Amino acid sequence: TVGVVNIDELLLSPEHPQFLSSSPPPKHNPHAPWSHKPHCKTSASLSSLNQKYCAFTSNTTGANGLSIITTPSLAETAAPFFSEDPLSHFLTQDQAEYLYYNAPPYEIVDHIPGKGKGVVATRLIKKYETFMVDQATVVMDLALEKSMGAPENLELLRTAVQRLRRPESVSGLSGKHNGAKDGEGKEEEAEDVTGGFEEDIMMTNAFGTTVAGESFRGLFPLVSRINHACNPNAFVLFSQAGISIAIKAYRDIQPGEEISISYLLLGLPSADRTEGLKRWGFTCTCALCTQGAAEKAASDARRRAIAGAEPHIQALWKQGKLNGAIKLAEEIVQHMKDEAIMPMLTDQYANLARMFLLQGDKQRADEYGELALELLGDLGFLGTEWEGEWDLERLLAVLGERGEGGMYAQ
Ligand SMILES: C[S@@+](CC[C@H](N)C(=O)[O-])C[C@H]1O[C@@H](n2cnc3c(N)ncnc32)[C@H](O)[C@@H]1O
Repeated sequence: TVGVVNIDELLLSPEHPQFLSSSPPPKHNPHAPWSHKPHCKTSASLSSLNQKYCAFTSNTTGANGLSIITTPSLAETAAPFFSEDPLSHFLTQDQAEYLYYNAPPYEIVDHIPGKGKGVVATRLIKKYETFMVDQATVVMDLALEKSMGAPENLELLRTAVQRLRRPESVSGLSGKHNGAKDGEGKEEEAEDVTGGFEEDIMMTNAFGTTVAGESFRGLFPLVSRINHACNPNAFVLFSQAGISIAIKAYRDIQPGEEISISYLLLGLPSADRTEGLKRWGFTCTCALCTQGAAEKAASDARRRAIAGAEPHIQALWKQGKLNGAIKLAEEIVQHMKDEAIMPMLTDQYANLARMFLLQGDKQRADEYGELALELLGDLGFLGTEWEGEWDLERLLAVLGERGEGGMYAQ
């Protein structure tokens, strides 16, 4: 039976090895909170002359250890996040117990035709369920790339990987992006660290994320096995707590169905998606990309209308033509629903709530305000505990704080 447990105990659940934690850090460690002496390089670039960047590793974070490559001051700011518990950030106690007392609702499969490894559901995953939580192994400051030469970058990245408790959690990942030195079979050569394979792994798998207010690339070993679809059935949420990612379902996912996320911004027309995916060097075969020419043209037209609508709505609004602005916003809502791009709806619902408030139509404003907050809650942007009536300030604050989930670092 499932009793009440401390969420920390769930982190030790043998069913979920990604959270198998964690020997206590050795006492009297002169490098605390890091497990190794930071490995540093100094920038010779004019814009950041003499700035030090180091690989800082905490071997006791998560199942694999976690390295951050950044400046000493940013590492100090980020260090407290390493020991925060990611599960309680994404899940209520009940949800965490449900997920972690049962086998994971997915498995990693070795051969998905044309895609390499992938992740497949092993039971029904319900719409908006948070079904996977993963912690970063390596996060790299984006400023580093501009400040350091390629050899220094690679040296820091390599040290960050080698010092992990489980370096194989990174070296076993796919390095198969467009332009990788040798796509196929590179995984088997991971022991040979002379060819910049870690960089290929970063290019193939890293997510753009924010740590202590700055932009980073992060590697998340479990999430890295999820393949792309332009109409994905799941999406990504980030948290600084434990530098972690949660995967949530956009819709019900059936047992046996492959789990997918979008590597690109949602809502792009097909030509832009093809362009964006060149980075990985595969052709997308998802239902959206393989539909007939007429459906594809209609979908692209809706997506272009969505992408271009905001300035028109704002212009009508500013000219006091609220009826016209509302009509256009409601058309766009319908296009977003037809294209199943749910996260974009939150902004449009908020727009409509504000415009109806301005018009003095409190009832319609309430309808849209509630829709916006309900969807933000379902998508995981309100945390696990938020309840209450909608109000405009709160809604706008949440929209402002919300990060850009689901995108890989460009
Ligand atoms: C983040 S990894 C995903 C997991 C990867 N399949 C593996 O074997 O570890 C990204 C790589 O997976 C492959 N991939 C992802 N989505 C794909 C898709 N829809 N079709 C074909 N290949 C895909 C590409 O090689 C891409 O560079």
